[in-house]
Amino acid sequence: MAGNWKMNLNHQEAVVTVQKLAWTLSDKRHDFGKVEVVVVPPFTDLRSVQTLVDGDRLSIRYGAQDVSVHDNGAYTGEISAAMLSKLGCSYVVVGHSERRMYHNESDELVNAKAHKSLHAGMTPIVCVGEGLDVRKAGEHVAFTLTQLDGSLDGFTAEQVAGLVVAYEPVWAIGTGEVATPDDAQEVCAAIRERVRAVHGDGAAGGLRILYGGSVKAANVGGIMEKADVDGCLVGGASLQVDEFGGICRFYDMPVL
Ligand SMILES: O=C(CO)COP(=O)(O)O
Repeated sequence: MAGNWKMNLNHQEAVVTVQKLAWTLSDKRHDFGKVEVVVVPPFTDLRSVQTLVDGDRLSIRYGAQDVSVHDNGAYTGEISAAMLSKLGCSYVVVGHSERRMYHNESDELVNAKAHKSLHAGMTPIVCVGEGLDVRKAGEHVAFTLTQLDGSLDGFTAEQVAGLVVAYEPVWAIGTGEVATPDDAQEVCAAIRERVRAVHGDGAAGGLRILYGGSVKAANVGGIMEKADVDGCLVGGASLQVDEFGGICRFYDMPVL
């Protein structure tokens, strides 16, 4: 379960939020061995989160929201994979729809970022998903698989087995409009089948597929019931510790 904070919470708020989250998940009922909990704060929070997680030995992992395709040099404003890995990041979100939309990120660029992340020892969370027009035209599976193919280009089967793909239909992000569990399953299953066709059973079985888009504690139970949904990438609800704590305990939530 990964919480993408987007451009919210400064480093002081980050520390309070992660402390509260750790406390919320600290009772015996929660098994970090079964549910991996990840926060994805803004870059400016990462050092503080690292210090807290290391100092208190929290079982919470963290990642970054983006990474540069360049290793170093005259790229003002960019952050390299090596810098993120030095900060203890386990994950890097690449190709989020907000970056594809507002920064014109192509599958080729997303693919390069995914390779940089993996090369630096972090797991990319590769985001794919269609907009409303594509969904209305019934092209959502084909569209998403094209993004997937481009974004995963050049990875070996062994590498793909260790990756995370997040299916986030753009029309369901921040809108309160949740894809139904069946909508999520349809595309997540198609993603796994495409990986199986290209890389075989090992890669398809190892790949973790997240659903993202207006996930809340109240609807997570039904989404997580689906065979090809392994977890969620949560935006707005991850800023509220009670909500995100509930999402991380999806096994206790009603299946709607
Ligand atoms: O974009 C998302 C996570 O990356 C989803 O955002 P919301 O959960 O706010 O819809």
